[in-house]
Amino acid sequence: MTLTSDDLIQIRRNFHQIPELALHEVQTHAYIKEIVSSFSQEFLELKEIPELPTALLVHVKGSDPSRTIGYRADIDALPVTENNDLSYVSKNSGVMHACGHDIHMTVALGILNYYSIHQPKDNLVFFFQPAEESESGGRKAYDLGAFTGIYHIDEFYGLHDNADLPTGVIGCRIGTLFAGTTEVNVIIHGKSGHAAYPHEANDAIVIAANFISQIQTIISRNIDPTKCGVITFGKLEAGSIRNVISGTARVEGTIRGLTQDMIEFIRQRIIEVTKGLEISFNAKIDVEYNQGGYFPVENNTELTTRFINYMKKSDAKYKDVAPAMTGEDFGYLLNKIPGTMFWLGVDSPGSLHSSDFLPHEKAIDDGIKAFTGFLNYRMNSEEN
Ligand SMILES: CC(=O)N[C@@H](CCC[C@H](N)C(=O)O)C(=O)O
Repeated sequence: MTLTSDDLIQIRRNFHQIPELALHEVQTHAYIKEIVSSFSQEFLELKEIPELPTALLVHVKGSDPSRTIGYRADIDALPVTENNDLSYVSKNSGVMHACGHDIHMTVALGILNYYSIHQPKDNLVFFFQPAEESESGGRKAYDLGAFTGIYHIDEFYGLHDNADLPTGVIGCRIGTLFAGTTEVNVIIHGKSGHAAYPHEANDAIVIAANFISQIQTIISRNIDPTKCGVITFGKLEAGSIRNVISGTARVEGTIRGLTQDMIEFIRQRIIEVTKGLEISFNAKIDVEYNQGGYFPVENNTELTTRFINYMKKSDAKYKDVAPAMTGEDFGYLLNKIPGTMFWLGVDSPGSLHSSDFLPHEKAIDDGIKAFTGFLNYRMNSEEN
């Protein structure tokens, strides 16, 4: 059966209603399987990864393969409360597809649907990946041998939707597309006490406030302004009531750089600034880092040149873009397997990760058309 544009929009809306957090994508995984199972199975083979139970691999057998081409779509959502007035608003309270992974899955299913009917020349592997926002689902799958065993992937592709690009525009660049990231958790140990006797306590909230503002000087004063670095603390937890001085505070954030060296430099400076704060506030501050698989997303020169040249001469709408400070654990996969990541414009009024992120659904058809066009060219052109 061929999925129509209306079918695809309905599928995307169904995904949108059942967003699930990293490694808990149980309903989403079941729905992907249900849809794939409704396709002609002649060329398809489904494979689960028992240690990563919400992942799904779908192999499409090529007619005369000279390579295996991977395509990855991430499937997890974010702990964001949706603020859109939609008939298909998220049904899972406090969880939302605020990064557009519902679009990513639908585009992947559209491409897969096409190749379930039109047998590709090369083998294709579709990877429906859990845990992109955290928990490194891509790295987990790679480390479990998902792409180096029976489905040995030679080149890997994936897209991310882009709120700022016009609907359907493909954006790409050779080299670094996205930053590398490191999650940072900071635990501040002060001393609790009565609000009236600050001199007898050690206020962890005051220390946290100083920590946050001093750490930001790493970006403004320590790094070359022509290079890129970001530190964002998106979560701060401390205190229980207005008249008790909090003895502890916890701050969670993310460090970003376009090179691994920049990330290492920021990590080191955070440790140094923290040591100074420990002395000046007479407090203990623990700093924990977790990079997971969120390496800078490096697009392979040869494959990406071919991808961009195709997009420029096809009837796709194409734009060269600057690197972005978003992160992606596709960076881990591209560190192991050559490939290309690209943007798909969805022209949303709200930014990625916001409660009013609202992609234009027309981008689904545009993304499917652009990428199947590229794959047909990649597999069948004499030039390749
Ligand atoms: C495209 C996108 O928004 N990706 C996420 C990746 C998260 C990386 C990691 N959990 C971190 O926060 O450092 C992003 O926030 O850029």
